Amino acid sequence: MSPVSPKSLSPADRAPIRVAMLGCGTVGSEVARLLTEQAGELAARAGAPVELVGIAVRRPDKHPELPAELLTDDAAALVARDDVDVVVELVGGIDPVRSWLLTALNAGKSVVTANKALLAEYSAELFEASDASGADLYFEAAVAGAIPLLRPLRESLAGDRITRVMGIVNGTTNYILSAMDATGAGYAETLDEASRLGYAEADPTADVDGYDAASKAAILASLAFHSRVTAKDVHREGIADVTASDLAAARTLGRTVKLLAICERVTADDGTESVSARVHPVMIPRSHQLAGVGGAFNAVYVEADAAGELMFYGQGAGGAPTASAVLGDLVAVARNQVLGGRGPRESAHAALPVRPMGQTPTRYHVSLDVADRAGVLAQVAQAFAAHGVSIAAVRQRDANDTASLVVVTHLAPDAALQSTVDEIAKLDVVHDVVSVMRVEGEDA
Ligand SMILES: NC(=O)C1=CN([C@@H]2O[C@H](COP(=O)(O)OP(=O)(O)OC[C@H]3O[C@@H](n4cnc5c(N)ncnc54)[C@H](O)[C@@H]3O)[C@@H](O)[C@H]2O)C=CC1
Ligand SMILES: N[C@@H](CC=O)C(=O)O
Ligand code: NA
Repeated sequence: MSPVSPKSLSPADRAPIRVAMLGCGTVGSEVARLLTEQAGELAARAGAPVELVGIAVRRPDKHPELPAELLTDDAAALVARDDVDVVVELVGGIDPVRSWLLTALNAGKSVVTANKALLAEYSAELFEASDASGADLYFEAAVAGAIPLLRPLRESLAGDRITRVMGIVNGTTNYILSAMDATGAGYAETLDEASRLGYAEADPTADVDGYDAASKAAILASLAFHSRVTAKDVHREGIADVTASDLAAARTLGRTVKLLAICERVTADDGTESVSARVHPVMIPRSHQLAGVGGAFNAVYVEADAAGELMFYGQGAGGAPTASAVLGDLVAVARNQVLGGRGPRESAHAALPVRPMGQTPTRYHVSLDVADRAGVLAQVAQAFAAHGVSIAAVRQRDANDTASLVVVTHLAPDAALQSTVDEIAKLDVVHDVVSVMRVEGEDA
């Protein structure tokens, strides 16, 4: 009998791509469901059957819905098995996941992961292992859930020069801020709802304190600017201090509050380049496209020299949307294995330094309750001038013997703006600093 050329085999007859899945919670359970329900189509698209050969969970006894023979609580042993080609990691956190994924990559097993916390700290190490063995490392689900964003940055825009990536990358905080803005709903009850819907991290402080968004900003900045940016390089502020007063102040100005990740490639006057990455609440005009992004949706702008402005929008959290991105990566890995290709590697050749937040130009909105008497405005204006901060707009409203004063600045180094606010807070004529927030976008 003449040997059968592998190219002449139909996908269903090819040796399966054998997948070990680590974690079967909100995202993993949807991946398992789709792998089963769409097995035929996935095989046709991947070029070979994609077969789940093991699932590691913390408590196998809690998963009567899954085939018992697939379940284990020993993820390390599952990763090491000879009959595993690909590891899909949906556990989250850094340890012990880091060692499992290094073991897999070192053994030439490709990895698909949604773990932004790990990637934001250790992607260099993971990429080194993947390069050494020739295994793939894909992680589309790690940033902005279902939205194809990392593949465009790694591949479609690889020939362009990206200058800015800005957007809403955390569904939980966007869900909370949208509810606070729309209905005045309380912070705690909204967070509970976001957790119930599967948007929040296992420890939701990762969401509300901005750690999750900062991890995503680090990944975005690394890919967009071909440099290594880790979570520690990202200036991070969460939404825990965003109050009803902030939202009310924003509403008065025709604005709303969003938690934004902003990554920029900056060229100084002397031509030297650096990058900045930050996550913090921002007041944006209600006419801004990001203002209309509600619930757990995410939206990200990318600006590139040749492409101009691009916008990516869709579901940034939740089991099924995130599973969509995981499966897309899994098909890519399977195709590479069937056809003998490789996914993109780390691209960090630009090696740009990270500019500290204090030097980053931002604009502030400052809302104050001040004494309603002559000379107060002059004193406040003097504090701004003393720090070299130029004022763009001032509004004053009187009520009995206090006045409410709103100042919006032009761009100034963030450190100068912070010092100005500190000084203003100490002025006798200032009764209360009601709200301080950075602003983006021009009013309509
Ligand atoms: N839930 C979402 O909307 C999104 C989640 N992600 C990421 O996906 C990953 C998974 O998230 P979720 O599914 O929401 O988490 P989850 O908490 O619902 O599920 C975690 C799973 O890991 C298993 N697990 C935990 N420790 C384990 C251990 N030592 N050994 C074996 N299994 C263990 C648990 O049994 C559970 O099945 C995380 O990295 C998360 O950041 C990414 C995008 C969106
Ligand atoms: N907890 C995250 C999940 C997706 O990455 C979020 O709320 O966005
Ligand atoms: Na994505």
